[in-house]
Amino acid sequence: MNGELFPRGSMDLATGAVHVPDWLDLAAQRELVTACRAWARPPAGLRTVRMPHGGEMSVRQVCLGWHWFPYGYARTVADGGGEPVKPFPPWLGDLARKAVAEAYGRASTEPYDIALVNFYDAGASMGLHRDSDEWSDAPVVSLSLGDTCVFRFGNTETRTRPWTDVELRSGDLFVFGGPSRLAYHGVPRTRPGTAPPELGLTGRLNITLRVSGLDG
Ligand SMILES: O=C(O)CCC(=O)C(=O)O
Ligand SMILES: [Fe+2]
Repeated sequence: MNGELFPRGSMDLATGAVHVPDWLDLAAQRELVTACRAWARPPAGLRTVRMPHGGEMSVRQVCLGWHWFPYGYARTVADGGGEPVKPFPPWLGDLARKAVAEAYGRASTEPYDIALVNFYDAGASMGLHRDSDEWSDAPVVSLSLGDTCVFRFGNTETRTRPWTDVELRSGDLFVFGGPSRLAYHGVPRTRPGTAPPELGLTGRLNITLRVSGLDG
């Protein structure tokens, strides 16, 4: 229990929004970090996302399966060098279905085909947004590695309160689907230096697994 005053149990933040602390053990976290390092390499590797009205996201990103850019998906790095996006490995789909099954207590057969890997250095954050570029209402599966962050989970109507802030730590799972699928959410800050030392990661990685609802 890591000397916690209050144990971190699985918790529903809203209908369909479930936080499962410590879902990945250290070995699984290490495997994912190793995979992320390989995915981050060019071609179609880690990049800075430029927003349509100028400005850049502070989080750097690499995509698997489908390339996300503001605001849509393509099979190539359409807003960059045009290289083909890296493939989405089938084992990540299995991991996503296992996550949904455990978070919701039901079987999952959803065809996961997108991974967005976000890298947060010490100063990085992500503003409140909705994951609304997919054509499927399958739940989004989010895995956290490295530094702890403050994850803000809001409502489906507005970018403003009510919201709930929750700490996502290395190994935590967060799933949002059903009535929460289009809720606003973001990462106001990370807590630099809180990553488990055994992971060998400086900063925070977040992997979101999604179903595109797009053909082939
Ligand atoms: O880093 C996180 O925990 C959230 C990432 C996110 O919301 C996204 O990639 O759309
Ligand atoms: Fe998101």
